[in-house]
Amino acid sequence: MNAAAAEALGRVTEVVIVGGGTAGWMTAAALAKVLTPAHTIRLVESDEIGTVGVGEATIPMIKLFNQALDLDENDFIRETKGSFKLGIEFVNWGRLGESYIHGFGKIGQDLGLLPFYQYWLKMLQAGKAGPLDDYSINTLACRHDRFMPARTDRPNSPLADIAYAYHFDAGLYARYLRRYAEARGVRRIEGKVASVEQRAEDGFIDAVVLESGERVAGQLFVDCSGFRGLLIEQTLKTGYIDWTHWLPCDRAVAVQCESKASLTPYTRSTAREAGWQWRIPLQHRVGNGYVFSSAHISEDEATATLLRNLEGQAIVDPRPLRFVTGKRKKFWNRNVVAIGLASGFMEPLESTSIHLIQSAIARLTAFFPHAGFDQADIDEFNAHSDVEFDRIRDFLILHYHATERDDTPFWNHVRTMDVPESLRRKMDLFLSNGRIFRDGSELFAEPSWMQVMFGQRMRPRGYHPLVDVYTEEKIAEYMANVRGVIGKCVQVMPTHAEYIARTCAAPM
Ligand SMILES: Cc1cc2nc3c(=O)[nH]c(=O)nc-3n(C[C@H](O)[C@H](O)[C@H](O)COP(=O)(O)OP(=O)(O)OC[C@H]3O[C@@H](n4cnc5c(N)ncnc54)[C@H](O)[C@@H]3O)c2cc1C
Repeated sequence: MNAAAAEALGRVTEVVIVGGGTAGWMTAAALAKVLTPAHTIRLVESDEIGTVGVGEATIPMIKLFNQALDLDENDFIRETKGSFKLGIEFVNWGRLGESYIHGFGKIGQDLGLLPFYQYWLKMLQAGKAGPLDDYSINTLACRHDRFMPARTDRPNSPLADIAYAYHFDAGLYARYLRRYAEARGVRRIEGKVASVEQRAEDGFIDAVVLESGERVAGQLFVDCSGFRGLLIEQTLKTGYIDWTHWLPCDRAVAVQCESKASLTPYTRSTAREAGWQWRIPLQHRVGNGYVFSSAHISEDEATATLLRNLEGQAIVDPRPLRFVTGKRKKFWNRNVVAIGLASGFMEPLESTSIHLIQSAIARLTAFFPHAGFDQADIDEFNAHSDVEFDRIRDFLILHYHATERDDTPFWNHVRTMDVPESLRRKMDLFLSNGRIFRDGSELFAEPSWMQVMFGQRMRPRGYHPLVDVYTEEKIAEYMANVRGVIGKCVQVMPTHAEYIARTCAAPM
């Protein structure tokens, strides 16, 4: 079918993406893959404005995105000078001097109808359990700097359970996707959007007009213009829900430095006086940043703290960033779908932003409109996006609120603040008998909540009563077996650096 025939059927054939950061190029690449030659996809971006330039740690779902594009993993890691990520280490969060790992994937091996961690809780309360780390292949591998992808040919081994994501250079990632998208027909238009034309009758967007005078018309507009939300906010005045009262960090300062420590297969998040510092190890450098609350520390102090805590020489000047944590009142408004920072922002504590881009793209594909734009489709899209944002928000708040830290005004504030009712319920449930229930399609599953709740020093009073179906001796034997097998598996894994050198080392 040609474009004219599709148009006659009331199809959307002209898509305009505004913005060429991670969100813009991920959207362009994915739409180029799923749409037909009858569709035209154009992407407008301005080199002069540039991109946010951060966003280098991901969660395992990114693999699905890359697979959907048929990207070769080794090529992708080489081209983005990336590394692998098995989880996140949280240092000084529950208490100064302590650390825990939120590893992706499973904890132990479930027994009967109950999750493994329920048996572990019982044994812990009896003083007979080993550290939680020893029962997760991801976490134990992090502790030993080891990495390999899952061995799907060994379905009964913990090696089959290895779950991982990536660290990559954000600029190289966008360039990589740009090459992919342009090779599949996406047209890039360089220039700054100076004005936006709307239909008089309903405010739908007809075209964006560049400073050069070029007019880029379309039927569906994807706003990937970053924090400014050029279409969704500046044009359509959609409105924003501010969550700063629950997540008070509103600034960051980011800097890259030389790699001097080991190439860890995990991101590190170190809690500081008024926020936290990230460390993202890539093959050629380390990404660092201090995410902080401007009500509790000045930008100069935060920058000084960051620079004092780098493992190597800084290779660029520190870059300040400002943000307001929250989400748009509507992610899809009229014929504009906001994706990426234009849709909302939650700090990168659990590396969720790129995932939110990916899931918004999947949702846009699922709800891809007819030219008439059915409101029911738009409402459903917005309802799913809302729930996704809200559940991630709760998980992030948990990290701050469930702490024993009382050493600075910032930590006293977050420890004692009110939290959303949905989170309070989850915390109360865990504190009673260690039960965790995943809310519908929420992103983080039970093992994630378990590791963070326990790592932040929450201790359940009891455990699931059906654990007692097994004798303590039987549970001890079972757990020792799981721990032993995981320990042996980690010993046969190569180090992260060895694995990269062998399969996907980037030319330096
Ligand atoms: C401090 C910090 C750390 C982060 N860390 C992580 C992380 O570890 N993991 C993660 O998943 N996410 C992280 N994120 C989020 C991640 O950076 C973003 O989700 C991602 O980079 C997508 O950004 P974007 O493409 O929406 O916006 P941007 O990168 O800001 O791109 C906006 C684009 O719009 C264009 N544009 C804007 N205005 C105009 C105009 N008038 N005309 C033409 N073009 C225009 C710009 O040129 C640019 O191309 C982090 C964010 C911050 C702030």
